[in-house]
Amino acid sequence: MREETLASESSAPASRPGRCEVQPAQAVSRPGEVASRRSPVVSEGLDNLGADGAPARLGIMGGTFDPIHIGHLACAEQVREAYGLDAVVFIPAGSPVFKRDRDVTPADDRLAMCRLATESNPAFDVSAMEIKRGGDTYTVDTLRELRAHYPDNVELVFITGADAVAKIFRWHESEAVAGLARFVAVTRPGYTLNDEMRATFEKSPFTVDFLEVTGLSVSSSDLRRRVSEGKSIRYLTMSRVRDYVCEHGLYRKER
Ligand SMILES: Nc1ncnc2c1ncn2[C@@H]1O[C@H](COP(=O)(O)OP(=O)(O)OP(=O)(O)O)[C@@H](O)[C@H]1O
Ligand SMILES: O=C(O)c1ccc[n+]([C@@H]2O[C@H](COP(=O)([O-])O)[C@@H](O)[C@H]2O)c1
Repeated sequence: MREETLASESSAPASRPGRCEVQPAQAVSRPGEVASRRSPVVSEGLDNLGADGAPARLGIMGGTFDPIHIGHLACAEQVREAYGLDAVVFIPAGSPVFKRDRDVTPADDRLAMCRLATESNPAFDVSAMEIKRGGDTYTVDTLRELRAHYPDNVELVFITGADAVAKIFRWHESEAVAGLARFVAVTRPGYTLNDEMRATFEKSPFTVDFLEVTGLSVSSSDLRRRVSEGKSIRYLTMSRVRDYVCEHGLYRKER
């Protein structure tokens, strides 16, 4: 289910000797293969979803993933289970529009960490489509691309946390977004999903279900802060992501 490696990944920082064990992004293609192979739209593993005409459900986990952590992974898995999703695709935003007020780690690193974090789950995959598109990342463009690619028997289910869903009316072309997917908003410690919000969504063009998931009070900001303070992030993300952060010297300075 792995996608081809972005050309720019080859410029990722070289591994350094030391106590970190490097887990580089995997290069799937061999020299000469790339030119003859069509670039996937979503990912190699998921491009043919629904091609047999059978109903299928694709979960879409969008995020900045700077870095990906257990909160993202557990909520994607619990939505997959609750909604009988055939797969969940993690789509790291190339240039997240609501995070313009801070430096975001290069997309290739965030993509590589998503791949490392998801590789042990056969129902999880990662797409570089938002990174490849370039420019500001808008979900409306991603959902239009997905809708144009997949046949009608593939249902799109966009997964958001309680914090992200609260801002959905401010998303670019939000009315169009509403018509392109069903949304599942998951609970997140410190954020509210209540009846008032439910009523607001019911009066809107959005279809939003609420799902209670295991409360994990973990955030990418907290992981970044912990690394910058020299503290451990063990168990807050997959060990291969922790190794990548260490080996590539990410988050050492607080931003
Ligand atoms: N602990 C969590 N529980 C449930 N949902 C989460 C959790 N962490 C993130 N999410 C959801 O995952 C999606 C992507 O989140 P994002 O990559 O911005 O992570 P973050 O931890 O919120 O990052 P940051 O702390 O940098 O703002 C969003 O929809 C967000 O609401
Ligand atoms: O399309 C938009 O205008 C838009 C604005 C803010 C966030 N989003 C999407 O919402 C998802 C969660 O975003 P974030 O900033 O919490 O990582 C991610 O897929 C973003 O691309 C989308």
